[in-house]
Parts: sequence; C-alpha cells; structure tokens
Amino acid sequence: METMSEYESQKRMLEDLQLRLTEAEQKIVDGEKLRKKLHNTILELKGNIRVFCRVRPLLSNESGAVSYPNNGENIGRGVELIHNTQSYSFAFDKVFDHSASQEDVFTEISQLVQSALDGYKVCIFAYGQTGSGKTHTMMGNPEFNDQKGLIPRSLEQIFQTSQCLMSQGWKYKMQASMLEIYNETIRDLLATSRTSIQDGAASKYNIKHDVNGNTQVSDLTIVDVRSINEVSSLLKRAAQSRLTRSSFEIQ
Ligand SMILES: Nc1ncnc2c1ncn2[C@@H]1O[C@H](COP(=O)(O)OP(=O)(O)OP(=O)(O)O)[C@@H](O)[C@H]1O
Repeated sequence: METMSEYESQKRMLEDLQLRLTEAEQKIVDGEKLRKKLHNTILELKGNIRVFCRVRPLLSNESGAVSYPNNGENIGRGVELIHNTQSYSFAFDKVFDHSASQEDVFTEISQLVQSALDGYKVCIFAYGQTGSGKTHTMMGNPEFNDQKGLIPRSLEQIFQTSQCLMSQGWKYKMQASMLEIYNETIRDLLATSRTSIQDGAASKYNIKHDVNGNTQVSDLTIVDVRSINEVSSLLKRAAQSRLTRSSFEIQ
C-alpha cells in the first residue's frame, strides 16, 4: 500500500513539474514575441528611414573645413562645411565625425540587424562620391577586429544570435547570394564560372517582385551557409569577382 501511494505522489510531482516546464516554455515564447514587438516599435519611433552621415578623416593631400554644432538642436546630427568662405549646414538623423570607430557605427546599425533576425525586411546602403568611405564603412578590413566594417560585424551578430535562439528551439536556415549592379547590369559575384562575370551572360539576371513584397533576382547562385567562416570565404570570393571584373574592364 505504501509503495503504491509513494508511486502516486511521485507521479503527481512529475505531472506538476511537466506542467510548470510547459508554462515556463510558453512564457519564454511570449516574452520573445513581446521583445520583438517592442524592438520594432522603438525602431519605428526612431524612423523607418534614417539617414546617417559619416565624415571620414581628411587624406594627406586633402584640405577642407568641417565642423560640428556644439549647441542647439543639431548636436550629434549636424555638420557644417566651409567652401569659399561660405558656410553650409546639413542635418541628418545622426552624424559620425571623423573620429568615429567602426564599432561606433555598428552600434547604431546592430538594432536593424536584430530586426532582420526578427523577420522584418531591412535595407542598409552606403551612398557617397568615390573615395568617400563606402567600402571602408561597409566592409572595412575583416582581417583586423577594430577595422571590420558593417557587413562582417552584422554577419557575426546574425550567427551569434541565431546560435542563442537555436538553444530556445528556433530553427534557422541561412543562405547567401551576393551581386553587384554595375552600369545597370547585374553580376553574380558567387558564380563559379568566370564567363558569367566577364561576358554578356550576366544579362540573364532579372529582378522580380512577388505579391508579398519579396524581391528576388533570378538565376543567382545561392549558397547554404552554416558558419561565419563559410560566409567569410564567400565574401572573399565576391571581392575577388569584383577585382576580376575591374581588371577585365581595365584591359
Ligand atoms: N572613416 C575612415 N577612417 C579612416 N580611413 C578611411 C575612412 N573612410 C575611408 N577611409 C579611407 O579612405 C579611402 C577611400 O575610402 P573607400 O575606398 O572606402 O571609398 P569608397 O567610397 O568605397 O570609394 P569608391 O566609390 O571609389 O569605391 C580608403 O583608403 C579608406 O581606407
């Protein structure tokens, strides 16, 4: 009789623990949903489209006068240029002065990477005249920690976060494709055959928009990626394709 009641009480305790585990798991899922919603609300309040300005240090052969307002509403978001004794003021959502590090810029961007991981569509692009620092900001030098640009840093964040979420039961599948649009022509930077980069075959790529607002480029090489190392080698491959294209055009 005693063994029976002991068995019953153990069974009840087990059922109770299972119930509490299910409730705790549900709380994690609900908490994560709330975090996503709040994160998205914060970004919407900051503005769905934001324009940042990064001022790069002057090169040795350059001269110019750039200053930043140190009072008024444009602190941290204004930049003043002097040209022919005339002063021009500009305002952005945020200005990174010439002393801003790659990490400073990424700190601002990383919230958008989180949004992408939460399932929202995100686009980050660099715009500026030649030599203004687009490649430095976006790619930098991935070999050195402090010089890594936004792309390698974002990829690290994507892999680190997805590892964490996998331990909470989420499943992630990552695929990469890389392209450049040069002179209105799309080039597949991961294509293995050199000809697709160098001859007119590139014209087969078409930009398609579906009813759900997704944009896809037909016939691009898509590669499954499982680690940051795999993506890094793809980035090198893409950079090499761009170099091949540049030297092919110079010839
Ligand atoms: N914030 C910065 N700090 C230090 N050096 C920088 C910075 N931004 C750019 N540079 C340097 O300025 C030079 C030009 O930058 P970069 O190649 O990134 O320009 P770009 O806009 O990509 O030019 P292009 O359109 O011609 O490709 C490079 O030598 C780069 O290392």
